[in-house]
Amino acid sequence: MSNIYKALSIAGTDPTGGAGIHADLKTFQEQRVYGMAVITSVVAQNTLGVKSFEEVSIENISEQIDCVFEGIIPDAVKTGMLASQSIIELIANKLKKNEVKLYVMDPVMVAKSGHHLLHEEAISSLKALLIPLATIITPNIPEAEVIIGKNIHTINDMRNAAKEIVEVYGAKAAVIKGGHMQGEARDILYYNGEIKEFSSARYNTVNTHGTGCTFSAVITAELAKNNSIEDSVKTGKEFISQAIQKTLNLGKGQGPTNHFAYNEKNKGY
Ligand SMILES: Nc1ncnc2c1ncn2[C@@H]1O[C@H](COP(=O)(O)OP(=O)(O)OP(=O)(O)O)[C@@H](O)[C@H]1O
Ligand SMILES: Cc1ncc(CO)c(N)n1
Repeated sequence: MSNIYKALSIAGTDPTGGAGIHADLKTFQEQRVYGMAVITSVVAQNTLGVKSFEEVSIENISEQIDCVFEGIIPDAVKTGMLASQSIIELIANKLKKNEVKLYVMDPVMVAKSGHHLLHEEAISSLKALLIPLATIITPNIPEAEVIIGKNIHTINDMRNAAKEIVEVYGAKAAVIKGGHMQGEARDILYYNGEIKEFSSARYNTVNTHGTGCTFSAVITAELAKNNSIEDSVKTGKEFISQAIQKTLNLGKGQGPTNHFAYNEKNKGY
């Protein structure tokens, strides 16, 4: 048996399996990484939208994290939906205390259906406490706009935003996802003083629920396996493009992506 690499996702749930923790665990498994999960918030949602959510208590989240680090040390950690300022403060402390070296931050703020998954007053702690710890942050365009406090209209705006999030806010790398733009789906990575672009065709589908969760979970799995930041983003982009293109057509609204597609194409199963 080859080496076992381990990844931890700290995020909210999606009972229909398209986003959040559920999408992350499926993605880790597809990328042959042992998946672990700490739940911050239990969300009632499906392809039609978010109905409600309940935050898990700080004490319980704290113990969940301690249980993971007491037993099985993850090679990489990602965070998704964190819901509140006190959860963010807790996670920042735990990442530091456990000396997490590879941390992927998906700054989840609003679901595609428009429901807020992060309280407004938590944004300043997300910026001050978590971004400086991130190996890579993966905002979509609205999230990047909130972080830098400026509108993003063009590819050049995306490049400047990625650079600013690294140079001013302190992430090691930033990839701004172009899912919310028109035309080609272009993602912009800024790392080590350089801009790199990752593009695919834009697929005409409503089934894009959880694209951001899945993309950042691939990056986490690839980093856990000791791949470079650039190679991890490249694999993330290939995985998510296949997952969107080969749609499963599930649900009555914005359906989930196809987590099988990347391996079906590349490994024939
Ligand atoms: N219609 C599409 N066709 C091709 N690629 C897409 C499409 N929509 C999104 N992508 C790609 O999917 C990835 C996720 O981007 P997106 O901006 O949709 O994330 P997100 O808004 O955080 O997703 P979510 O909030 O649903 O998890 C990016 O690589 C983006 O370029
Ligand atoms: C739990 C969760 N995290 C993230 C998203 C963003 O798509 C979502 N819909 N649900």
